[in-house]
This record gives sequence, C-alpha cells and structure tokens, in this order.
Amino acid sequence: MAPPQLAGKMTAKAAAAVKPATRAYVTFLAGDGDYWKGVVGLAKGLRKVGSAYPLVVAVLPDVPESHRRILISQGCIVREIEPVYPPENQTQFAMAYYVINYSKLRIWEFVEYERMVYLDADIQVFDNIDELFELPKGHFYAVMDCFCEKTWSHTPQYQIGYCQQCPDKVAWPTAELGPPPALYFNAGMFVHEPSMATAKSLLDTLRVTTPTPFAEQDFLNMFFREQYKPIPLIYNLVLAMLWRHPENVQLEKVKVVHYCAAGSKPWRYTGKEENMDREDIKMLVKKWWDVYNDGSLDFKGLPPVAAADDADEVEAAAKKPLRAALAEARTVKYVTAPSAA
Ligand SMILES: O=c1ccn([C@@H]2O[C@H](COP(=O)(O)OP(=O)(O)O)[C@@H](O)[C@H]2O)c(=O)[nH]1
Ligand SMILES: OC[C@H]1O[C@H](O[C@@H]2[C@@H](O)[C@H](O)[C@@H](O)[C@H](O)[C@@H]2O)[C@H](O)[C@@H](O)[C@H]1O
Ligand SMILES: [Mn+2]
Repeated sequence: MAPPQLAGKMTAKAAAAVKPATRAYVTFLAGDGDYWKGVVGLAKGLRKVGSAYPLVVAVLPDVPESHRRILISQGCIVREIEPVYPPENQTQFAMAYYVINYSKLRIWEFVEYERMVYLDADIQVFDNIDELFELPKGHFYAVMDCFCEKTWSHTPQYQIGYCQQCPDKVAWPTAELGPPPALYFNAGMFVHEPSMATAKSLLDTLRVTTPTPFAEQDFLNMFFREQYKPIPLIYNLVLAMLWRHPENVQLEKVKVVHYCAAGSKPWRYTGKEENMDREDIKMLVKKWWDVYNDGSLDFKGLPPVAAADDADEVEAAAKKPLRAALAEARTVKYVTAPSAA
C-alpha cells in the first residue's frame, strides 16, 4: 500500500517536505549469473526485520534489465556504476572472479547518502541492525575475518597457524616475522561514509597499488588501516568461524550471516562441499530459503517504474530532473511506507 503522498498525485508541498535519503543499505551486483537471488533475499530479509532504510543496489553494466526489474519490483533502488579495475597485474586472486569486486569502491560516490551499510549479496540479515547507522562518525566499522581457511594458504599467518581470532593459540613470532599483521576485516559487510574526496583517494591509491589475492578486501584493509574499528561478529558471521573458532560464536545472538564459505551460497547449495553437511549450515541455508520464499515479504509499494506514470507531477512538484524526483519519491515511500512485515 503506497503512502498517502504517492497514493494519488504527489503535491508540491509533499515533494518539498521530502528529505533526501541520508541513510541506506547498499549491496553490489555484477554479471548475468544468479547473485540477483542473493539481492532479492537480502531485500526481503531487511524488510522482515523492519529496517528503516532502503536497499541500494550498485549494478555493473553487465547486469541484465530483466534482473534489474526484479530488484526494482522488490523495492530496491538500482544504481548503475562504472566498473573499477585494478592496475595491470599478474596476481593470482584467491578466486579468479574477485577482480570484479574492486567495483565495490564506487559506493563511496553515493554522496546523496551521509552513511551507508554495505552488505554482500551473499549475506542475510536475520535481526534489525539499524543501530549501526548510529555509530560515531570518522571510523571504518567491520567484523574481523579469519585466516584459517585454505583460501589463506598464501599467507605467513596461515603457514604458522596464527589467526587474529585466537591470537594466544599460536603466538606471532615477532623476532622472525616482525610485528603481527594489523587487525584485518572481512569486506562483506562494513559501515561507511560516502564522500567524493574519499572516492577519489581510493581510486588514485588503487592505481598505484599492486593487487593481492583478496582483491578489494586487501585494498580496503590497507586503505582504512588507521580508521578500522572492529565490531562484534554478530554483524557478519563468516561461516568458517563455525568450524574454525566455535568458541567465539554464539549462533543464537548472530544478526547477520555471511554465506561466503565454499559451497554455502544458499541459491547454489548442494551440501556436497567440505563442512556443508553440518547441521548448523543446513539450518542457516534453510533460514535463508524461508525468507527468500516468503511471499508476505514481497515489496508491496509502488514500484518506481509505475511511479513514472506520475512523472510529470513528480517532476513539476519536485522541480528536479525526473531521476532525482523519482529517487526522492522512492525515499518518501521508504521513509513513510508502513513496514511490509
Ligand atoms: O558473480 C558475481 C560475484 C560476486 N558478486 C558480488 O560481489 C560480492 C563478493 O563476492 P562473494 O560474496 O562471492 O565473495 P565471498 O564473500 O564469497 O568471498 C558478492 O556478494 C556479490 O555482491 C556478484 O554480484 N556477482
Ligand atoms: O574479493 C575478496 C572477497 O573477500 C572476502 O571473502 C573471503 C574472505 O572472507 C576469506 O577470509 C574467506 O576465507 C573466504 O572464504 C571469503 O570468500 C569477502 O567476503 C568478499 O566480500 C570479497 O571482499
Ligand atoms: Mn560474500
């Protein structure tokens, strides 16, 4: 049910009252594969927990119109971005496709938002996390990663069995290897403040930085090394923690699950890969599907493409180019729309 402002015509007064969205969740979608299912699941999950802010999807040009329309019909705000490529390199990325993940850096250009929470499309939010938008400004908030999976076999910490999740288990050999690695975050979820100056600095720095196996995740850890502030694991459970550091996990308190372990993407799940036959993994994959398949969580607002029928009124009232007016109109829908849940 659309809110009053959009039920009929959007009056000039209503449009003038629209406050541009200052906060939003944001995810990233590339290619014509099946990650759009992750985005739909995320959009429905955020709705289920009563999130107060919209979900923006930064899409690369290769995302098909058909997938974009599905996302719009689920209430997402779809924003096309230009790809970002790392400098010419011979790097062996931990996963070959990681090279496309540098395009995530474009979300610092979304300056119509003063704060955003980034979530990978293979993440699901099972409890409200709007409190993250209230964290003190000036820091980069994210959850610490784990170095114990094979994907880290190229690193000294993996080779000596050191992990920041249990720094006392195998002490870092400072005498031989110098100071221990700085705290390192998983880049599947983070709280950030868009700014053109930061966006420019990120891209300028990227141009002169040799790519490394974890692509933009390594790069962001280097770039935000001084501002990084770890937040609790409940905000981004990297699944490997369940078998690598179970002592650090209280599953009943976890709010955000990151399906990043090999074979754990719910929409591709077969249960055949290592650790994928665990009861907790099966339960978390089912939880994801329960949200994805829940029709009551489908978006019930006025999809923006329908709002275009009111384009003249919205444009006249908002006295802005159509796209901005629609974006604001969409914002009105989110700011005032009754939560679908
Ligand atoms: O084909 C792809 C691969 C990745 N992604 C996006 O890039 C993010 C990071 O990739 P992924 O989550 O697979 O990395 P992981 O967290 O598993 O290492 C995904 O969550 C998606 O948002 C995408 O849209 N299409
Ligand atoms: O492009 C690099 C990616 O690196 C990260 O994934 C990794 C990392 O978490 C390792 O620690 C795990 O071992 C591994 O399974 C997992 O895929 C981010 O989740 C993803 O968003 C993206 O930045
Ligand atoms: Mn991921």
